[in-house]
Amino acid sequence: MSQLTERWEELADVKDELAVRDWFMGTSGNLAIKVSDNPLQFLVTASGKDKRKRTSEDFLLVDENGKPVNETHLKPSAETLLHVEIYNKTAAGCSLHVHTIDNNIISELYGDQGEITFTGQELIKAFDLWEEDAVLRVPIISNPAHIPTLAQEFSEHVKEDKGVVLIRNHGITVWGKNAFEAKKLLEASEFLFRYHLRLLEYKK
Ligand SMILES: CSC[C@@H](O)[C@@H](O)C(=O)COP(=O)(O)O
Ligand SMILES: [Zn+2]
Repeated sequence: MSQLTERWEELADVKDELAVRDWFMGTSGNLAIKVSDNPLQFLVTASGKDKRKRTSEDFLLVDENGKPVNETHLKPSAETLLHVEIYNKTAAGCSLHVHTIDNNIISELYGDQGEITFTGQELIKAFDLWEEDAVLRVPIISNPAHIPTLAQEFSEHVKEDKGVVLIRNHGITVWGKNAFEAKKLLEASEFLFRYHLRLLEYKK
């Protein structure tokens, strides 16, 4: 199997799994996976699709600027520039963006603080934080409609080969060395958000 086909299938499988979780409400969300480093090329979801469906037009190959590599009628995700930042600045191999009710509520509750932190939670180990007093810091950025501005703000938090950023009242973006790691970080983040919101309910 070619590298392109292999990565395509891998991303399609992740997409299916996230769809089962109902994390693509209203066509939201976009996913990307790196295919080559030199030149930098990655697959990204085509814009505006129902990401619950598995079709031969789900992804297209784009370059280091997020532009289609081949002639196509498909449009790369409107948020391709965020994935561009990740692959240009890190060695990450996969990046995932979803909108959930939980990540939106967390981003609104803690947006003014610019971050939410988690400590004393087993699942922060998904981020390789193993110490007892380790703290997972999730930055929360604003959601400008102008995507290059959003990508610029996002880029300030793209420093390591894996990471997580919340976009206020919009969604989450995670990245990791491959699809397995990116999905692990996404699931861990959503677990922490859900736990936190449930705990706040009980504390009322
Ligand atoms: C109606 S979905 C919201 C979109 O504006 C966007 O935030 C999103 O995640 C999906 O956009 P897309 O262009 O399909 O990748
Ligand atoms: Zn989005």
